[in-house]
Amino acid sequence: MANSNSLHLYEKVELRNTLHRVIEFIILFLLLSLLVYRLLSFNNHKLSWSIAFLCELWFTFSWVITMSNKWNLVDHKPYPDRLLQRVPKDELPAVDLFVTTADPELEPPIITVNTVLSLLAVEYPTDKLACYVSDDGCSPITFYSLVEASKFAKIWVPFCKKYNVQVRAPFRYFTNNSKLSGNNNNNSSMEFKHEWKMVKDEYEQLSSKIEDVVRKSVNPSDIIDGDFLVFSNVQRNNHPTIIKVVWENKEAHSNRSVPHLVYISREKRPKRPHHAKAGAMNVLTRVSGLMTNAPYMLNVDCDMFASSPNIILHAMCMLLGSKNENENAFVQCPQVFYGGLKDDPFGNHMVVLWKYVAHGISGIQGPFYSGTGCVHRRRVIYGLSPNYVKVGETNAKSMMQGKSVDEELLDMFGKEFTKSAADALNGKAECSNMLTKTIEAACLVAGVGYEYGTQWGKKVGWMYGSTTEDILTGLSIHNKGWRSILYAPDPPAFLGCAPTGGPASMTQQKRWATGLLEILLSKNCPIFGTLFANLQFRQCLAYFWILSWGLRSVPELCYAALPAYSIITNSHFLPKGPERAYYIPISVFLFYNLYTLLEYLRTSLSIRAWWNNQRMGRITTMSAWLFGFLGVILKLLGISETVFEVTRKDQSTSSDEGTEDTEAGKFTFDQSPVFVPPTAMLFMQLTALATALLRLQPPARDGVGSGSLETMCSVLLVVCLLPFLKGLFGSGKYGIPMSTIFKSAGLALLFYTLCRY
Ligand SMILES: O=c1ccn([C@@H]2O[C@H](COP(=O)(O)OP(=O)(O)O[C@H]3O[C@H](CO)[C@@H](O)[C@H](O)[C@H]3O)[C@@H](O)[C@H]2O)c(=O)[nH]1
Ligand SMILES: [Mn+2]
Repeated sequence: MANSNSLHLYEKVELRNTLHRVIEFIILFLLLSLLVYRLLSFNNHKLSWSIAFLCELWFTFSWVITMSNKWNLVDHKPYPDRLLQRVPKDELPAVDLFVTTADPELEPPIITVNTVLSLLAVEYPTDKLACYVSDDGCSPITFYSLVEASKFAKIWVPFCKKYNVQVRAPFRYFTNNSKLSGNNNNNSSMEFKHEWKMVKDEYEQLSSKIEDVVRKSVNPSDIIDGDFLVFSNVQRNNHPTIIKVVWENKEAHSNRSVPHLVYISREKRPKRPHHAKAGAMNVLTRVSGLMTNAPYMLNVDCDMFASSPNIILHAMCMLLGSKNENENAFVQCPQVFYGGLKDDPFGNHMVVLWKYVAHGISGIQGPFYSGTGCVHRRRVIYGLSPNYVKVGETNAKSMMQGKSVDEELLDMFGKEFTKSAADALNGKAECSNMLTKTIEAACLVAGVGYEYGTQWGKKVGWMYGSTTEDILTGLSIHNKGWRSILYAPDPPAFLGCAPTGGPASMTQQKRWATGLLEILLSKNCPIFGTLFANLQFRQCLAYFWILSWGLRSVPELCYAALPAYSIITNSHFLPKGPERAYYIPISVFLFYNLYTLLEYLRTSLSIRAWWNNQRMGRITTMSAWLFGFLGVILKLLGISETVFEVTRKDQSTSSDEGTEDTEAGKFTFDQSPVFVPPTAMLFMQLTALATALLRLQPPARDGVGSGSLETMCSVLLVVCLLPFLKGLFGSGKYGIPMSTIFKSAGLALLFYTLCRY
C-alpha cells in the first residue's frame, strides 16, 4: 500500500480541445488572409480601407492572445481524504474568513447574513476558523443582523453538521424545494423532521427581525442597547473605527461550537482616501492579524455564499499539497451565480469565460485573482516571494535587504503590526484566542491614518490604484513568480448574485473596464512584469487580454461605424462580389460564430444564451467599456477621479428560477450617458439602411459602390441592438429616456453630415 505521505493531495487534469484548436487555426488563417488582401489592394482605397485594416490588425492580435489563453485547458481535482490521513483534524491550519459589505441598501443585510452563516457552517474544525465582516456602510442594521445571525448560528451550524446539509446558506436551503433534504440516511427520521421544522422557524424569525429593522419599523437600539451607542451620530463617511466581537468561540472542542464572528467598520474621514474594497481588505487583514493571525485567508463578497461545505478542506489540499510546498499562492474558485435570469439576457454570467479562458490561463501561470471565492496565503499577501520561502527558516529576515529586520518590518507594516507580521512571515502564527483583549490595538490598525508611511497598498496587502483591486493584487503576486490554482467543482464552491437589468450591468462593466485599463496604463503594466520580474510571457498576454477590455471599444466602434459610413457615402470597406476575397469575411463570420456557439453548447447552455452573450458583447463594448476608457483618459488628464460604484444585489431569494416572468429579461435603461453610444449607433445604421433603401446614395466615386456585405453588417448591427430599438418605444424603465434619444440623434446626424461633406 502506498504511503499516505507520498500520494498527491490534488491532481492536475488536462482537458481535450482538439476541435477547438483546429477551428482557432482556421480563423487565424482567415484573419491573416484578410490582412494580406488589404495590404495588396491598398492603393485603390482610402480612409475606410486604412481604418478597417487597423481594426482587423487589432482583431487578429486579440485572436492570437485568445488562442494562447485557451491553448491548454487545465483542471484540478483535490483528494481531501488523503489530506485527512496525512494531517490530523486538529492540526489543520487555521483560516480567517473575510466578508466585505459596503451599503445596506444595495446589499441587503439578509444576503450578507446568509453568506456569513454559510461560512460559519463549513466542514472544518470550528476552532480553526474566524469570520471577519467589514462594513463600509457603518450600518447599525448590518451589525444588528450579525448579532441576531450569531444566535441563529448556534442551532444552524450543529444542524448542518449533524445532517450533512449540502447548501449551508439557510435562504437557499429552505427555499430550494429541497424540503427535508440532507445527505444522511437518518433524514427521514422523526427527529430530523422535527429539527428541520424548528430550524426553519428560527430562520424565519431571524429574517423577519432583520426585515423589520430594514423597513425601519423597529429601531435596532431599542432591542439591544449599549452596543448600539457607538452607532448614534455616525455618518457613513465620518466616524471612528467600530470593532465588535459578535461571538467569541470559547468552547473550541465541543461539537456544538461556532467560529468567532467579528464586526469591523473601519474609520472613515471626509477627504481621506479609503481605497474602497482594497482598503477594506487591508483592514480585515490587519485586524485579523492581531486577533487570530491565521496563515490562510478566504475572502468573499457579501453576496457569495459557500455552497460546498468542504471548500476549505479542498482548497487546503491544493495549498498544502503542491510538490514544491509553496509554489501556489492562492486558490481561486469561479464566480458562479444563483437564481440568474434564464438564458443570461445581460450576458454577465460569464460561464463560458470561466470554463474556457480561466481553465486555459490555469494552464499557464494560474487564474487571475478575481476578488471573491479565493483562499490566499497570508505570507504571500505580506509580499513574500516564492524563492524566499524556506520551510522552518525565518522568512521575515530573508525578505529584508540591509536594514535590521525590526526597522524594515516597521517601515512596511507600521508600528502596531510588526510582531504580528513577523509571526505570520515566519510561519509561527498562533491564535491568541482572546479576541476582546486585542480590540484596542485592532482599532488602531483600522484607523484612517494607520497606513501613512507604510507599504500597505503598495508592496503589502491588497494593492491600491485601481477599481479592480483584485486583478491588480493577483498580478503583483504573479509578478513575483507565484503560481495560482483554479478550482472549479460542480456543484460550484460559491454562488453569488449577478446584476440584473441594464443600468446595474453597465455600472459593473464600466467599473471593470476602468479599473483594468488603469492597471494597463500604470507602472504595474504586465509588460514590465515580464521584462523585469517573474511574470511568464503567456501570462502577460493573458493579463493584456483582460486589461485591454476598455481599449477594445475603440476598434469595435470604428469597425461598427464603417458599414454605415460606406453605405452613406456609397463606397465599400469589404471585398465585393466578383473578387474571391469576398468569401474571407464571410468565412470569418461563420467560423467565429460556429466556434463560440460550440463553446456554449459544450457548456450545456442554450443557443439563446449564446446569442444573448454575443449581442451583449457588442453592446457592452460600445457603452460601458467605452465609458471605462473615457474615465481613464479623464483620470490621466487629471480631470476626474475613478470611483468604485457598488453593484446592486437583488434580494430575489426565490427559488423559482425557471418560472416565466416575461418582463424579467427585458433590457432596462436609466438616464446614464452610457446608453447614448449604442443608441447613436443604432440611429447611424438605420439612417444608412434608409439611405440605401430610398436610393439616396451619391454616385459611387470609383464606380464600385457599397455592396451586399456592408448592408449585411449594418443589418446585423441593428439586430444586435434590438434591445435599444425596442427601448425607443418602451416606457418607464423599459424605455430609453428622451434626453438620451435626442443626444444620440444629434450624434447620428453629426455622423451623417460628416460622411456627406
Ligand atoms: O468601498 C467599498 C466598495 C465595495 N466593497 C465590497 O466589495 C465587494 C464587491 O463589490 P460589488 O459591488 O459586488 O462589485 P462586483 O462588480 O460584483 O465585484 C467584482 O469586481 C470587483 C472589482 O471591481 C471585485 O472586487 C469583486 O470581488 C468582484 O466580485 C462587495 O462585497 C462590496 O461590499 C467594499 O467593501 N468597500
Ligand atoms: Mn458582486
